[in-house]
Amino acid sequence: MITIVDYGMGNLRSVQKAFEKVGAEAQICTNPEEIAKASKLILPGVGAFRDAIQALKDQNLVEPILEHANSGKPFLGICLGLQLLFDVSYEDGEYEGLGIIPGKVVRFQDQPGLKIPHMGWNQIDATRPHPLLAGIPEHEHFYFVHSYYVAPDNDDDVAAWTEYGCRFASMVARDNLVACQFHPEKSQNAGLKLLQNFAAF
Ligand SMILES: NC(=O)CC[C@H](N)C(=O)O
Repeated sequence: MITIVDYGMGNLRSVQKAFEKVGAEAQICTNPEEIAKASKLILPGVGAFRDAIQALKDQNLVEPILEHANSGKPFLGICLGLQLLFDVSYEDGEYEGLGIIPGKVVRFQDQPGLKIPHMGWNQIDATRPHPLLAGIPEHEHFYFVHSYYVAPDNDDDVAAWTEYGCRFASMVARDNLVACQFHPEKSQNAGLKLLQNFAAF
């Protein structure tokens, strides 16, 4: 069973429906004990970093999420759920993250002709083969909506890069943990394939 963490800030239903489309069952869950027992966990997220990390703390979800990430069990972060894994975000201030992946979350630099947020389809360039990218063509397009991006301290944690005014990490991976800046649940067949791969991960 795949467990989607519900902390009040995510497009949970679209993630759940996307899994259903690929024949995988996913439950939406707010209960810390349930989340601690999950076999596979999804941390989604849409909105402001500050609100998200506060919501996780208020709902006693930080511990179970850290436990799962450190347990070796499959873990997928999506968009803000990717950013929350890092040490700190500079979105509208400076906010401590979960500190699972060393690095920070920074805003795209303003530059002529660069619309922020980065909103729309863009390509990812994988750094190495990864089970979640199996069966997905090289340089495939996925759907993005974000104004901040993760800057991992270690390039080894980067599973894919994307170009948008700069080269940024669009997917990170370390052992059981994978997280993507783009929205697989909004990325049509490529996104469904990635989710199908996670269901088998
Ligand atoms: N779609 C989002 O919620 C984006 C996450 C974050 N607020 C960002 O702008 O990057």
